[in-house]
Order: sequence, then C-alpha cells, then structure tokens
Amino acid sequence: MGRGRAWISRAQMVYLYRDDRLERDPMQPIAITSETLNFDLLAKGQGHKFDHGHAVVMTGGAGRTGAARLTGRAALRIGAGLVTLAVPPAAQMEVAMHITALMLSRVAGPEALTELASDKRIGAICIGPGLGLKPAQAALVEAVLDSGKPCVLDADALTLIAQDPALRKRLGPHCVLTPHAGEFKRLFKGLSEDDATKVQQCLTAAQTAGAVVLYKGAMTVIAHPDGRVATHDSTADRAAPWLATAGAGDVLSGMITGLLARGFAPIKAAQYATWLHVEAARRFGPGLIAEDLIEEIPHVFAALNL
Ligand SMILES: NC(=O)C1=CN([C@@H]2O[C@H](COP(=O)(O)OP(=O)(O)OC[C@H]3O[C@@H](n4cnc5c(N)ncnc54)[C@H](OP(=O)(O)O)[C@@H]3O)[C@@H](O)[C@H]2O)[C@@H](O)CC1
Ligand SMILES: Nc1ncnc2c1ncn2[C@@H]1O[C@H](COP(=O)(O)OP(=O)(O)O)[C@@H](O)[C@H]1O
Repeated sequence: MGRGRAWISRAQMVYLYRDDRLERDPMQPIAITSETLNFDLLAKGQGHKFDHGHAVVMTGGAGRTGAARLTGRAALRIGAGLVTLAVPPAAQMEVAMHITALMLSRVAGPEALTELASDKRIGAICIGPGLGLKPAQAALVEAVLDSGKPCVLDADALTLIAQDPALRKRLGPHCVLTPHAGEFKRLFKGLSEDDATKVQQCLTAAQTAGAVVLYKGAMTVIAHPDGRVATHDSTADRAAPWLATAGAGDVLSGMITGLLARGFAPIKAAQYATWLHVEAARRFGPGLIAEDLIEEIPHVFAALNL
C-alpha cells in the first residue's frame, strides 16, 4: 500500500469520524441532502490508481453479464482506481467484447473467487447483479462473505441469502444489502407487517441482518445495525421518476462498491452513492436509461467542483 493511500485514508477518517454532518446525531434519522453531505470527500487526492482502490464485480454467466458490466463501469466512474470483472469461463468472450477500461479475471468457481479476493489491494466486492440463483452461485456469495472484504450484495445475491440461513449468518457491518421492495420482502419476511414505517422496517432489517441495509425506492432508507438511519426523499423537490428503469439499481450498486473501494465506510458509501445516483438522474432528465446514469457522473462531479 503506497503513501498516497495512507494519506487519503487518514484524511477520510478525519472527515468520517469528526466532521461529517451526517454523524452529528447518530441515533436520529437524517435527511441525505446537499446540506448534510461533505462533497470534499469525493475529490481524489494525490496518488496512483492503486491508491484509489481496486473493486471486483462478479458477473453472471453467458448472456447474463449486462447488469454486472453496468455495476463495474459505475464503480470506475465514481473513482475507484481499478475495477475487475470476475467472469465465469463461459462468459469470458462476451464480457471481453464489451469492455475497455474495465479489467477481466476468469473465475471458474468459489476457489478462484477466494483467491482473487485475497489480493490485499482488492478493497471491495459486489455480487448479485445478473448472477443467477443456482447452488453454484450461492457458493460464490459464500466466498465473497468469507473473504471479509467490504461488499455490496444486490439482486440475486439477496434472493440467495433469503433462501439460505447459512449465508445470512455470514453477514456483518462491512456488508451493504441493497434490496428493492420485492427483495426486501423476500429477505425480511414478516417485517413489513410488524413495523409501521419504511424507516422502522429498514432499521429492524439492519439489526436483524447485522449489516447495512439500503432499502431502495423513491424514498430510500439506509440503516446501520448500530441504529444510525438516513433517508433520501426523491418524491418531491428531488423527484427522479426516470430512475424506474432496468439496471438503475445495478448502477447504484456499482457506485457504492466504487466508494467502498475508495475507503468510504459502508454506511457513508451508501449515503453518498444514493445522493449522487439521484443527482445524475435529475441532471440527465427524461429518457434516462441505466447507461446514461454512469456517463452523467462526471457532470455531477464537475458541478460539485471536484
Ligand atoms: N441489464 C440487465 O442485464 C439487467 C439485469 N437484471 C437482473 O435481472 C435479475 C432479476 O432481477 P429483478 O429485480 O428484475 O427480478 P426479481 O428478483 O424477480 O424481483 C422482481 C420482482 O420483485 C417484485 N417487486 C416488488 N417491488 C419491486 C420494486 N420496487 N422493484 C422491482 N421489483 C419489485 C416484483 O413483483 P410484483 O411487484 O410485480 O409482484 C417483481 O416481479 C437480477 O439478476 C438482476 O440483476 C436487472 O437488474 C435489470 C437489468
Ligand atoms: N420512482 C422512482 N423515483 C426515484 N427513484 C427510483 C424510482 N424508481 C426506482 N428508483 C430507484 O432506481 C433504482 C432501481 O433499482 P432496482 O429496482 O434494483 O432496479 P434494477 O434491478 O433494474 O437495477 C433504485 O435505486 C431505486 O431507488
């Protein structure tokens, strides 16, 4: 690890633990707004690409790689220094034909994923978009969880965890779960009826899972098992109805993964990515599709004077 990374991490620690307005009253739900975020954290300090983190995104098999390619590109755009797509052998050619700045690593099974994840430079892993729901894919989710690396669990990974208590036991506060309402109901059966509000549901879910939960929707709620909760309201002034498009969630997962790789704490990565995601959608406007969100990130950053 170079000196640049160490300097960046120290700088981020100062912000994350002392100056961030989202931390001032940790047990109250806090609105995620341009007033409560500290955008200076998003600037890149000095250093080479490895100083800005290396993220891994596991893809699905042949014919199912689009979602993870969106995730990987979003992770790169948000500022991770390197992003590697972990690709099953049968999908290798398909992925190779579609990527340029993203890198590719052949991953034939859980052992290969464990080996890839053991590289000290890998700072974050995302698994789930387009993954599939077979036992072979459950074993890949297990490998990610056993790596202990900060991770984003989305889409099919959430469905697999919902079906398998052994996977659920491996969750921890270094994991960010990003369910939409359908996935939330699968994962936390019964909670929706027990708790009155989305904030209460999400907090109970985070405490039950022992992980950060980002419950998606026009009103997004993010909860940490320690009781911190933040909300992002995209229903009125920050309406973004064009986000209801296939792959928008895959892009959000990539944005979180990229920020994790850059050294953001899981709850911070979720909060900053949520705001940036909606901001990108609002800047692009009507006609938005998932790819546009990714290409809008540099314009959002420019408007923030990064
Ligand atoms: N470009 C690509 O390659 C893309 C690939 N993708 C990949 O496809 C795979 C399947 O993922 P998925 O999310 O589409 O399907 P699934 O897990 O069956 O859940 C959907 C069901 O849940 C329910 N539901 C309730 N509330 C909901 C809500 N707010 N938002 C959404 N759903 C809600 C709803 O039921 P309903 O409400 O209609 O009764 C619906 O039937 C996964 O691998 C993913 O990564 C996608 O990412 C798209 C881009
Ligand atoms: N009407 C809406 N207003 C604001 N944000 C929305 C709206 N509909 C969906 N979103 C956001 O778009 C993303 C959709 O994610 P998801 O449902 O997982 O889609 P996919 O699986 O196709 O990627 C989430 O971040 C969600 O919060």
